[in-house]
Amino acid sequence: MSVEVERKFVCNPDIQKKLSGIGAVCVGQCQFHDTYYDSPGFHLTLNDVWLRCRQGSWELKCPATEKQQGMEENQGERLCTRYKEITSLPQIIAKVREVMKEACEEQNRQTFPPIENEIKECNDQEHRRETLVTNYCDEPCIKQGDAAKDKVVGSKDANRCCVENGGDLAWLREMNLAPFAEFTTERCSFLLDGEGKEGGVRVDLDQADFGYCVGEIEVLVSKGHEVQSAMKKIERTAHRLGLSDDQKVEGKMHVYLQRYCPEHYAKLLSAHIL
Ligand SMILES: Cc1ncc(C[n+]2csc(CCOP(=O)(O)OP(=O)(O)OP(=O)(O)O)c2C)c(N)n1
Repeated sequence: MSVEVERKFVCNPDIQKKLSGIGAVCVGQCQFHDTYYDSPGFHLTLNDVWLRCRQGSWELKCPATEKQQGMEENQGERLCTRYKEITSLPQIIAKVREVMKEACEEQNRQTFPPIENEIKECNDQEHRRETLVTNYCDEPCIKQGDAAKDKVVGSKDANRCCVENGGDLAWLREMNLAPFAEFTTERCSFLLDGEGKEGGVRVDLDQADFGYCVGEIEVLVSKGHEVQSAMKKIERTAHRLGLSDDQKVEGKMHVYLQRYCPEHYAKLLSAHIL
């Protein structure tokens, strides 16, 4: 499992010239389609966990361990995000199951009184039965509004990537996971500081099909203690590229949700996920 340390930046028109000026090598262009999944109650994304299918392969991003106590971050470090990337399907399913279970248990604690009281107070037999047996509680415990259904985009394509992959969709159904966002990205990638995948600085220039462009400086590391040096490399690269902006730059998902899924977006904003 690797940790992706990343800083996003606004792509200005002369960024390609600047990249070649600092010796970055273009290593190719590609196009990929991402479909992101969540439950109708947004249990994954409200925990900052991002499940996607990219070109038929499952990927999960979840926050890397938080910064150590007493370690103050400088401005450059605050602009970097750190996410663990999981690409093994059994590990993805295990992690998603864990997050969903915890989130649903928490939600049930908040929505319902303790079970003993519930049994005494609730006269609705069906509701009581469902409350007691439910693990992944979106459907029985929370009434779904039509808005949630509207957000399940591209239902015709809902499980396309899994089908293409010859995969078993039972785990998605079991946890009531469905697509909430999908878009295609054209990506132009550059490498700095060596050819190796790990530890080297990579710059991606992304253009999403809904009309948003963003750049990313990223370093992949395999161990927690390498995160600090990855952030330093990113800061140095940003400086060499003349990126003076000290504001966090919005990613593709941020802009997508803001435009197309305002209810989901508002929930993530108020939970300080975006
Ligand atoms: C600046 C910032 N970025 C991402 C997040 C959280 N988040 C939202 S969507 C999301 C998943 C998409 O991550 P991102 O790196 O933005 O997408 P992409 O560049 O296509 O993936 P890559 O090819 O690099 O693996 C995350 C982690 C955040 N809170 N703030």
